[in-house]
Amino acid sequence: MLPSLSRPLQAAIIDLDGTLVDTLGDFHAALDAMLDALAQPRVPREVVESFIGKGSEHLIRSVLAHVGAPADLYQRGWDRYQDAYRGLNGRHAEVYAGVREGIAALRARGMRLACLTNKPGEFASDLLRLKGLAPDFERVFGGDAFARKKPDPLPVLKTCEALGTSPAATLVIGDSRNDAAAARAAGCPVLLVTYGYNHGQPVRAVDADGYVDSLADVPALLRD
Ligand SMILES: O=C(O)COP(=O)(O)O
Ligand SMILES: [Mg+2]
Repeated sequence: MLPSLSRPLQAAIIDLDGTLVDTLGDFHAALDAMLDALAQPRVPREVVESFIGKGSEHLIRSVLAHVGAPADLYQRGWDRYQDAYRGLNGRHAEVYAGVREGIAALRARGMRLACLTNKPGEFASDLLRLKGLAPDFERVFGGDAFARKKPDPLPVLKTCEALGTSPAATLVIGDSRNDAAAARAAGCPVLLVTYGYNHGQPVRAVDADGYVDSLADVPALLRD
């Protein structure tokens, strides 16, 4: 057990992209459709991966800047991207190994679960439903649910409020420095998975209370 996780935890706030579901294929396919529609060159998977985690606006702006597209293409790009994503959500995405076991074990401990993502809420709820994960989460909040997104602590604090748990008793589990920074600033303990997207940087270099290779490894780190 890690010292920072020694308190009894009542809830967990879990990130979606890169933590529960590997959605890189969905992002890449929707961006390909957008770039084709804008007559811009496509970008490689690793470039897309490095931009995931800060919401759709950031992703689209970063990709358009990467290919050197004029800034006034943004609105058309946004519309095309949203249409494409809505049509393919979940098709090129897979639940990571260990996720279903980890979630079942946390629920068996009586922990309440919320999903908090920077992805638009509509896409997040649809994806969880398509992958059979929706019934596990009491609340689902997307990047458009609150005035600010992670790494700001606001969405984490609001999610704690919705669950009715204090930040100190609410574990955040994510895959990137955005999750860790938001959790730290909110006063929540935080674990990071080692398999997700962290802007092309090693996740173990991010300040967190621990790192897990699988969500199935989380319960062993918590106090009985
Ligand atoms: O950037 C996104 O849209 C998804 O980010 P997430 O890791 O918060 O789910
Ligand atoms: Mg993530």
